[in-house]
Amino acid sequence: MRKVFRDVVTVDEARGLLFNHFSPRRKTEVVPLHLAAGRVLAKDVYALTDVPPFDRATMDGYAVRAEDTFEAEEDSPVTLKVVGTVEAGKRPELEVESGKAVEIATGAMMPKGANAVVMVEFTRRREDEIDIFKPVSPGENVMYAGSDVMAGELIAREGTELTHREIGVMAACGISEVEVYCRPKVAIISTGNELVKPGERLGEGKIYDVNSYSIAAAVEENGGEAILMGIARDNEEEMRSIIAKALREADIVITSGSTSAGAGDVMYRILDDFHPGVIVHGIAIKPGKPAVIAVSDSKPIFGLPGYPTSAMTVFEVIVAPIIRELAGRRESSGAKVRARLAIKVFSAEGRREYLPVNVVEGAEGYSAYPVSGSYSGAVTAFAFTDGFVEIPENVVMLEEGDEVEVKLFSHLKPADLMIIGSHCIGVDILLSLMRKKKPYTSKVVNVGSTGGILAVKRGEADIAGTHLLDESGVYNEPIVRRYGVRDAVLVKGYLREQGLIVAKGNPKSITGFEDLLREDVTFINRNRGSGTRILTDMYLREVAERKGLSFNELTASIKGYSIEAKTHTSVAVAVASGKADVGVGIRSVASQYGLDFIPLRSEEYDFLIRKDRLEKKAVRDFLECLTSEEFAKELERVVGLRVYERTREVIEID
Ligand SMILES: Nc1nc2c(c(=O)[nH]1)N[C@H]1C(S)=C(S)[C@@H](COP(=O)(O)OP(=O)(O)OC[C@H]3O[C@@H](n4cnc5c(N)ncnc54)[C@H](O)[C@@H]3O)O[C@H]1N2
Ligand code: MOO
Repeated sequence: MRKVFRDVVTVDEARGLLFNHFSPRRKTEVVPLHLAAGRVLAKDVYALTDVPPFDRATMDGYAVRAEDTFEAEEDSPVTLKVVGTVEAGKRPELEVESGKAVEIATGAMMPKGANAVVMVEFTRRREDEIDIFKPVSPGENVMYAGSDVMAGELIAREGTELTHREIGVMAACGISEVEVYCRPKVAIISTGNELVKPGERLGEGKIYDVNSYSIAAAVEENGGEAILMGIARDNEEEMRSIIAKALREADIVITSGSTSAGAGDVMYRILDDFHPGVIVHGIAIKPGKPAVIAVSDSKPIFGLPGYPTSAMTVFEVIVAPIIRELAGRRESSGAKVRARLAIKVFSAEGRREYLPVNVVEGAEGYSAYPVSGSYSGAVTAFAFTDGFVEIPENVVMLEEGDEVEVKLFSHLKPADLMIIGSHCIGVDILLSLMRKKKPYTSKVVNVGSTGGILAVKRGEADIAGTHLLDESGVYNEPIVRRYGVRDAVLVKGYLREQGLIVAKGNPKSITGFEDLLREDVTFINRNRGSGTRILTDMYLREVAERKGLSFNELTASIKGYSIEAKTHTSVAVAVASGKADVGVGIRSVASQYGLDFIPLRSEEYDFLIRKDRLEKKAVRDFLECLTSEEFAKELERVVGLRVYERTREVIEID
């Protein structure tokens, strides 16, 4: 039997096992100051000189003895004799005695005897004399030597991540180079015959290499230096030699793909050829379980799973802390917030789960919206979320409303407009039109129509996009009322024309839902919970009634009823490729794929808005755009949807 996973270990055990064979040791190097931003200081830095190095004038004017000006008044000036000039960058040879003044420039060294500067605005020059109309006190408009930084003072501590702030101070002290921790060199290898470099042509069955780029970016963000080794084909020899090369060039090697149980997944076998070889194969983490950790002569090799989100999760949890340690960055970057879970979640028993979530602010604090469905193969799970919730190994379920801690990817950015609900490209078009007026920030969280209605009810969303058909045949309004939403309005949006999508020329002569029962007809269904599925089942219920069948009896005799496509496009693709004869979808995708379309009815996509948010400028502009001509045009052109006479009609929901 093929060896599947050796012993799956916990995250903490995996770390322990790795550190038995590898101890991160920081190295240091000296870099010129202008290249030091983002680097971490390896030594405390002290000032060697005073800043400023001498007492200097902070204004253009006249250096004087303050006592000489005490009598000055607007209508009775004091007159002093000007005995010379001091320029910036020169040592003054003059001395200011009582009754005398010296002309001085901002930044110039104070001449002996003077203890204040009268601003030029409060003087009047008359040949070699000046009248002074305002007294100055001792020290006025003078910055004393060492008052900014005193020689011997600590400027920045070891471990400081250098920014323009520290670098400016060091320059002021004349420091031209600093000792910083070396950035660990991290070699990155993607594996798989299906991978193609972005920018190249994508052949049949190929996908673009994601992991090389996301991992390289994450390496740099954590203070490492990424070295892209490219893509290794599924060929043991090629993989082994590219890993060996990487080990010569880098301190850490990261591969992705070829870790799990598939016949071509050979990473652990290859890594076991190094010495001491594989230390961990299988970590109790979700996503990321098939990860491999190996060591070659005390250099770690991380074999991350191929799925982009799985790879990034293992990177975050296991690899990033090591890179940070080596780069001298000890604190993790992410802030945390406490939030309530917006919906119930199930988690894998025995695995620590890192669940990506969106964080939304409501009247009662933050709510966390988990990404829906399976996400480890998705590339958007991290990109379009705010952070993640760590669910311990022994927890299998979290209830809606449970308090959780969200580790943020970066700082939470409050958005001008929060839209939660069923996602529609029409909303994206509206938002880009709005942004032409003002650079509004917005956040769109896709949780389906029902989730959106609840988010408005809880005060988390300004606007929810919804397209739910009630049994009465009316869209949205009855359902919103049934959920007990109050103090809101339902603004009618636009129409999506739904119909049967069939092959060009309708070769099977399909005319309606009854045809789905035919022996020679294969259907392609939509996923449960989608508006299109609800519509489909409504029509099928009518057919069942007419035929005197139960709903289940009817659907059991439809070929393909149990095959669920997730999007309109995949329905069209199934019909275009001949996998199915008919599906339900919108007109625009039918025409996009050159297919025939038999109209059924129009779906109404509406916006549920809390009344108290109608005051918000962003909400007003959003509604404004809804009736603009530009929107109508774009909507039709891009997605084949259309506005109609009810667009922006307001229904009170009290
Ligand atoms: N029979 C089983 N199958 C799988 C299991 C299992 O336990 N038994 N585990 C699943 C889990 S969980 C994960 S995670 C993945 C791990 O897969 P591998 O590490 O073996 O990776 P591949 O099979 O090479 O690729 C998986 C997936 O990711 C795509 N991929 C790979 N590299 C990249 C890249 N650089 N950029 C973008 N996408 C990439 C690849 O095309 C596959 O679609 O295995 C499950 N299967
Ligand atoms: O471990 Mo896989 O990474 O669950 O998706």
